[in-house]
Amino acid sequence: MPESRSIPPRVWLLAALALAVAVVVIIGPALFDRFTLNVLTRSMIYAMLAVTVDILWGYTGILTFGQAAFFGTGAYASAMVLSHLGATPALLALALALAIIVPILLGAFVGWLSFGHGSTPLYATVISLVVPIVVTQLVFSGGVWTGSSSGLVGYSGLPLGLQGYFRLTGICLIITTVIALIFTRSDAGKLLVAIRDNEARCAYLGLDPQRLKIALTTILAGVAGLAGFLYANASGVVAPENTGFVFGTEIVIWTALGGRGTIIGPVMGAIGIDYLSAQLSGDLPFLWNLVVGALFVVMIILLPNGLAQLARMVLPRRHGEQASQAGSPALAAEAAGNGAENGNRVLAVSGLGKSFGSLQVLQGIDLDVRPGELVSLVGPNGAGKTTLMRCLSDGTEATTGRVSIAGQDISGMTPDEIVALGVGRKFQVASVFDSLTVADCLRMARASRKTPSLLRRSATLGLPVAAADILRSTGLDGMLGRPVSLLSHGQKQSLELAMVVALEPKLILLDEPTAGLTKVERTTIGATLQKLTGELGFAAILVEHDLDFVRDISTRIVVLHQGKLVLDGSVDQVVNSEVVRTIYSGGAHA
Ligand SMILES: Nc1ncnc2c1ncn2[C@@H]1O[C@H](COP(=O)(O)OP(=O)(O)OP(=O)(O)O)[C@@H](O)[C@H]1O
Repeated sequence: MPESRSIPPRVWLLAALALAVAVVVIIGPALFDRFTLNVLTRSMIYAMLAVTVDILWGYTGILTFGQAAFFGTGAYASAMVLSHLGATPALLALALALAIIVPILLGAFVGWLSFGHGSTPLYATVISLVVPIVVTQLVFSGGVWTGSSSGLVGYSGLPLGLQGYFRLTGICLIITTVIALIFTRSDAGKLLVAIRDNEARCAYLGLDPQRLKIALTTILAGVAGLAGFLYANASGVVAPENTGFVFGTEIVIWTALGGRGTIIGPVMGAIGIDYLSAQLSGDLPFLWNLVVGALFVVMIILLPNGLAQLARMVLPRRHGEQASQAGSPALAAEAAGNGAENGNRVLAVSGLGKSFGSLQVLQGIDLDVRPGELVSLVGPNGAGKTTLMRCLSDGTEATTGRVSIAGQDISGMTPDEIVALGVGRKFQVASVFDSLTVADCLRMARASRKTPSLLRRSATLGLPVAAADILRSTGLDGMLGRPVSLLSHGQKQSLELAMVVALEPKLILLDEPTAGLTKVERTTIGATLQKLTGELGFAAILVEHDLDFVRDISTRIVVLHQGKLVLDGSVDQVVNSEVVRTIYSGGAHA
């Protein structure tokens, strides 16, 4: 049931700030001279761009210099319509539509180029540097259409006048900022932070980070295009510099100095620095660059997290337990399927092989797992256990052979597609989201089943009973609002297990889930695994070095040695086997 919550002081302060800005936007034209109005109009347009960079870089971890290209494309699309066709109401509407649509199309292409082929973050950043260069070159070679190096000037735009542009820009900035604040604080907004923290974990929760990043790049290109439309109209001139990577770098600097990952910080950074630069360039024409440069250095030394750090010192903040309690959602049980249908094989592996170049790491692996079985995979270091787990959870890993999950061949499938078939994987080192709370991590695990809200934070956390049980037995149910960075190693391991179970998998892959845990924590995890398999019908494969632990909880044990499956039998058969004794005493076995 949703609980009633009082509105935190920070929200009141932000609302008061938004109101104050709205008042300034309305009465500003009566207060400021022409120069100030002109500069502030431009600064507010730049602030809209800084918001887009903050969402991409500050929240999602995509360092981009490419927003200038989308801004310039929007500005040029508008200016070309207004210059060459005219400024009737219909053509103004066309200019606005093209200013948004052309950058969106370009953004979708750039997003696909940057993220569509399993690219690295560095690759995406390099593309974001190249795109503004390409767009600038296109502008230079556009002849009379783009005005080449002179740009376009002297066209008519929206009939608003200086004051009207100031107000329109102010309203657009407030709307952009409020939407960005609502989105980044919503359940869906936490997905961005999850991608920034741990993209691999997102994929293994059944999410598609590549597609999300392409969508984000596309939408934010449209916002940058809208800012370009405002700029082309308000300034009455567009030039190649508006599309270049130098401008793209400036937006990144404003975002960094304002405080990335805060939205308000980059808005303040862009307005403050652009306005200050305009003032200084008038009063100190030869010195202003030096003064601004020195200011940057001082700020970076004193306030490495930007201007927003100052605000954090002033605004009341909740700490530790207080934050834990205030941000805690109520736990709600959701009906979920348990494991798989009895009797059917959840996993069927035949002739599986994996090699890295000439190194054959796995060969001829045959293995079946049925619902309710807890199969332990043991073997000395380097035997190939983790490699086998990778081949079961990523269809692009195996070199030869066939792996089927619930009857479906997984070859060529990506981890998120395999999660949808019913596989949950727990990694050797706890793979969670350090910047999120416990509840947010668990919400990410449910995000592939239940689309998170774009507008609000849920007051409840719906989880399958099995996942909620893990939280209760490990005490995590009392820490739902706690940041994951404050959890102990054992608590992170338990949280990751709860996240995997929240996926409602048929098969759970666990790579040394008890590594580094205390005896009590190991006992708790062992009991949890036995309950999940024995009572609830999940199938599980457990990689484990502790043979006593394995003996206590397994239904079957499989032994890997030098990439081959040398034994597959009951606990007694394996524990009393001569082969196992030989392997663990260091004896060779081919
Ligand atoms: N990306 C890789 N490139 C080359 N060789 C690799 C790669 N990954 C693993 N190997 C090699 O494959 C072999 C099996 O490694 P794997 O990590 O699967 O063993 P393991 O049984 O899980 O060992 P441990 O118990 O120490 O975790 C090792 O010889 C390892 O060096």
